[in-house]
Amino acid sequence: MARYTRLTEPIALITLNNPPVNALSSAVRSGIVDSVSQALKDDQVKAVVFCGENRMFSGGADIKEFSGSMSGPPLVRMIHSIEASEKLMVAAIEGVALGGGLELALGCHYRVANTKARLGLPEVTLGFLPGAGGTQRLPRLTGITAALELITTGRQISAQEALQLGIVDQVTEGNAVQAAMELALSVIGQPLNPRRLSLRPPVWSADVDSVCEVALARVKQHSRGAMAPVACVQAVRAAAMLPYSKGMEKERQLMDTLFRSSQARALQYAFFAQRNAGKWSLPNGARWNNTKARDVQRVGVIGLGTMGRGIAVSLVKAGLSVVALESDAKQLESGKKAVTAMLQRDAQRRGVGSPLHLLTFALSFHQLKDVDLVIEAVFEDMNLKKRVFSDLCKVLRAGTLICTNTSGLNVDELAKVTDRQHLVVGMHFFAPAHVMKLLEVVYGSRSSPEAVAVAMALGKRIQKVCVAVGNCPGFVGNRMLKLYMDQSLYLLEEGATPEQVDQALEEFGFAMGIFKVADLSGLDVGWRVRKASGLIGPDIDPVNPSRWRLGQRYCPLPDMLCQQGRFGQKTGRGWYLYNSPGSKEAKPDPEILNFLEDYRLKYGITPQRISSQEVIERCAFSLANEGFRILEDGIAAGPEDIDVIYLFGYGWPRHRGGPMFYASQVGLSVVLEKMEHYHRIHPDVPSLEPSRLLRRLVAEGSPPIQQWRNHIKNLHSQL
Ligand SMILES: CC/C=C/CC(=O)SCCNC(=O)CCNC(=O)[C@H](O)C(C)(C)COP(=O)(O)OP(=O)(O)OC[C@H]1O[C@@H](n2cnc3c(N)ncnc32)[C@H](O)[C@@H]1OP(=O)(O)O
Repeated sequence: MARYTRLTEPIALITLNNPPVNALSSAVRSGIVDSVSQALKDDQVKAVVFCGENRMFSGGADIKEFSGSMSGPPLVRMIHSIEASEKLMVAAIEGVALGGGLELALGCHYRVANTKARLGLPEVTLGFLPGAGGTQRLPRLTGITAALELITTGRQISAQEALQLGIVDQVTEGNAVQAAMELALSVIGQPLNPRRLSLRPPVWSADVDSVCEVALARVKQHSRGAMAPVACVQAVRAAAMLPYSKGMEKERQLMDTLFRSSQARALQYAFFAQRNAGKWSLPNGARWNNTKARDVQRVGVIGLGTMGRGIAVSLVKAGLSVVALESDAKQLESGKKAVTAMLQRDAQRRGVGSPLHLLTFALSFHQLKDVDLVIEAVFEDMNLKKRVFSDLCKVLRAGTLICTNTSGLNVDELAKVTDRQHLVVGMHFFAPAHVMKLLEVVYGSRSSPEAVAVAMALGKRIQKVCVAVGNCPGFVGNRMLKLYMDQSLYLLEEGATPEQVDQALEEFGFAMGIFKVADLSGLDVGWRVRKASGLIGPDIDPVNPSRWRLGQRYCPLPDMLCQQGRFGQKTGRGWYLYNSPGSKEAKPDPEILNFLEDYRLKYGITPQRISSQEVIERCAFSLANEGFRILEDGIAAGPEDIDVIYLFGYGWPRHRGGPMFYASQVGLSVVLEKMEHYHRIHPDVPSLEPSRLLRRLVAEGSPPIQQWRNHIKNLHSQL
């Protein structure tokens, strides 16, 4: 797990060997300790170079070990003894040096990095801090401001930036091990004390307090309710005020609190859930590792509205050749301008050449005849999409995949109008498509495993977090969102205000409450969908609209707002008031409060006092309850997929893991009890009825979330 090699020069090489990322597992740490002791015993060895197998230094501590009882040599002590060693220690960094990997390198006396290496302390993203001396050594190298930024964000930096910040001593375009050996030979015999970061005094400066205050305000605003970033600031502050040993005590105290916290568990769960999402499986047994994805080079994008533009930009940025199609010259011209500007801005920002040569604009379907895959991104209208699909089949080659960017339309119904149902897949992008990370890849009942594999691989190539989901109205994300939105609206009817609901959600950790999000997206979007689905029609009284539709409770408030022209930010008025159309700052609107009061009077609703707890329970537990139904229906393969969708597509706070993880943390029996309670009070809301799977899991003793897939499998096999 760590290989010791005695080189011909007076140098020993210690190679961390734990693929794929050379994580510092207990076995690797034992191997390092043994190898260092071997080097120290060998009088001929004057210097030790650390490197990683397969040109990958280390991805840090082994995150899998955190859920069990940690064994093996502690990282802190191991790094301390490396730094304290009387022999020269040099880190040769290739690939990545992250977390404990970088902390190990900071314990070495010198650091050399390859130009392509990336370095960082991402512990904060796992719910804790760089607890192997990272919060005390890094500031002593870079100063407080840079250390605060790196440690509180977990940002990975290039070797060049690390050189500028003083984190590495040398950057090489060649082999870092070779360069580290050369550096070692040139400095052997020089005093080591000045190279031992723990011996440096605190990095105090007169503005420490104000720098830390600014950092604290920033992290509180960015990661609402997350404990780790706040603790990171406190630990770095200690490096400015206290000698190293006292700073380390502070680091350990903070780490002890964070390490076993529910937030750390949630964030570590999210880390693995994100990686597992790529390991898709279909109900027919096809999986990521038994299905081959064929290569895609040339992609057609149909429709250059907001979604089509973002999709085209994502594809081109990933180096794919794109033919972008519009139906008339004017729309083509405005789409072309927008896409070109977005790509040019991005290239300028990243300091790379413009990729515009990869882009062709077209008005005729015939120009799509050579593409390997088409993504249709026209308006969300089934008939329009059907027309596009049948026109496409007249020009495309036989094997070309057709993907539809839809947020909830029936993929099977669309596939039926084609001559290739097995090659039709849904691709639900989130707006803005070039920014948002999530992609729901929707398989229909006829989609072939190969088509799913191609769509998943393409999504990964354009750097999306892809989740394969089954075909049902709204798929996973929007199917759940509907119930979350319904609950928020019912809360308004019952006595809450939009700002009260939003405040409770934001205190829970959402970046934005649901009513602010609705104003941002535009209230008219849902209004159009409700009209198309027959929920609003000529038989509905616009002045006294019924609160009962399709056999259940219905809240007409959003429709009534739309009738007043309140579409959200774009019109300057929605659930909130804005200074002007398009402005972003939401202010409570007294008109809305009066409107809600009149509404309650008109319908004889006695307003209740709604607590933040009720807001969270009704919104979050409704999401989870529908998530259980989705698992029952086989629309998502496991709870992790649902959580990834909510983390990356719907702003669910990462330190709460996702709605399914949250339910597991609160306790399934508590969720069940609460759902039963709310369903009893609101029998006209069938979705509040606890799902079968939730009941079953509680009856089976509320197993941990990692075991739910087995229980779901048993449930399916009994159906
Ligand atoms: C005492 C406590 C001290 C803690 C200090 C720490 O060091 S905490 C850990 C800090 N390190 C990190 O947070 C790094 C996490 N890893 C990554 O950011 C990325 O994996 C990577 C190293 C940049 C590599 O990215 P890439 O996209 O190439 O691959 P994957 O992300 O898909 O990972 C490949 C597989 O490796 C597993 N893995 C990655 N890092 C770790 C790790 N630190 N511990 C355990 N396992 C790790 C990952 O889960 C993938 O596994 P698969 O089974 O192939 O899905």
